[in-house]
Amino acid sequence: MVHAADPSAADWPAPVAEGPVDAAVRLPGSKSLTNRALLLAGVADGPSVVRRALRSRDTELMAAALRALGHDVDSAGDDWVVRPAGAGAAPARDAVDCGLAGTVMRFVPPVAALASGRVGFDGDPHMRTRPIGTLLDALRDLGVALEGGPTLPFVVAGRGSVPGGRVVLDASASSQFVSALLLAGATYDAGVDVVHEGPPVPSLPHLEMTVAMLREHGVDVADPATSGEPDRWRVAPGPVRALDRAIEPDLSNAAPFLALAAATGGRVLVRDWPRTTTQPGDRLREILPLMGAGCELTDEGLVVTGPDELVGLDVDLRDVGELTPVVAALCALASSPSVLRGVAHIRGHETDRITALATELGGLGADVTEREDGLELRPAPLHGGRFRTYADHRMAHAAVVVGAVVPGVEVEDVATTAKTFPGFADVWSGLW
Ligand SMILES: O=C(O)C1=C[C@@H](OP(=O)(O)O)[C@@H](O)[C@H](O)C1
Ligand SMILES: C=C(OP(=O)(O)O)C(=O)O
Repeated sequence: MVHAADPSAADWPAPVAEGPVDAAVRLPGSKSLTNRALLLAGVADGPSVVRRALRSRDTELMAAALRALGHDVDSAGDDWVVRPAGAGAAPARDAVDCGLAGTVMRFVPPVAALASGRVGFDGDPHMRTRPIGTLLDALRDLGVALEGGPTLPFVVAGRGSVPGGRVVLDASASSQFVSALLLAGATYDAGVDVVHEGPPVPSLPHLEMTVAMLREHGVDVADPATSGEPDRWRVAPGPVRALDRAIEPDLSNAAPFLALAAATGGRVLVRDWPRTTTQPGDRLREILPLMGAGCELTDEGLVVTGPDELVGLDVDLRDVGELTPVVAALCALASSPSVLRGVAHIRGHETDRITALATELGGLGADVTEREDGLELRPAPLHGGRFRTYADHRMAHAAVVVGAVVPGVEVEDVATTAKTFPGFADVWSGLW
């Protein structure tokens, strides 16, 4: 069973660090890598293995979605095995629960169109507000029959195959619109030729992740880096080779742990940090030093050491929007002003993260102003209080970072972190 977090659970007092924290942590696998790996395994030409898969609400929802499409997913151990049903298989059930997982709501419908039968999609109440209409229009343009929209719920009427071809869309609200089309593209009759027109696409590392993983499956992809054509991605039709792959630790979920070192002037090691990766969390190695922290990639992992004085920063986070909550928490603790810009799209994340951060950090005394595309923060004395999380795992991460140095922060529904990291609160409170 896949459960939403329990909204009636008691608030959680964030553990306070009396001094610099010295800790080491090994993190669960990446949500973004796991859900791409599972989806690609579902359209592959044979059984695939996903080693060290993340087991969390979002990935269990992806596994359940694949089962709903008729694929066999054995997720009993750490290494998950996916046996695809083959093109044109009839869906085993007619409903996919997207929960609050953008990767499920965006990545699964293009693949559901390959089934022979109707597949319904719905999710948590807030999921009915997250953007998807642009992707549904693009799928219609590619020859997919759809009912409903422009938000959840909707139905994909699978016909066993999809014509595919060229499509123009505005993906400024979410990179996942493009990733979704590319991940399914090789299975469409004519492949896909996806052109973005509009304000910049956010989260570009996630698109690089999509392209890299497709190539690992033997798929022929032309992207802006190889073709020199900005905002255009082409996927040739052809087989998606089955693969045995291992999942890297989730570097975005490393953010609160590394921020703990920065906030307390301590030292935190995140083990097994990959030397090369497409994960946006790797950019923490650039962002944290801008705030005065030391960052060293060692054979053991990434070591962050906190500065004597945490300073503010002026930074464009468009590529790494999911890091905004934790970066904002650090900015609220900094001794000089900060501007976080380029993240208008995170208003469409698990919650409107710009308003949520302004409200909740402000509630703890932070001097914070909302911008249309981000936040401005100025130094101010913080105090304890209740920090609402709005079913957003990364709001909980922001809360515990502030709570580590400001006594009396009560985190609402810390269990919401199970979206990408079950047991987060236990790991966090065991650090010091
Ligand atoms: O493709 C992915 O795995 C993701 C892409 C990003 O979405 P947006 O482009 O909507 O920000 C990111 O924020 C999300 O957490 C995961
Ligand atoms: C935006 C996020 O998730 P999703 O995959 O649901 O879009 C996130 O994890 O920060």
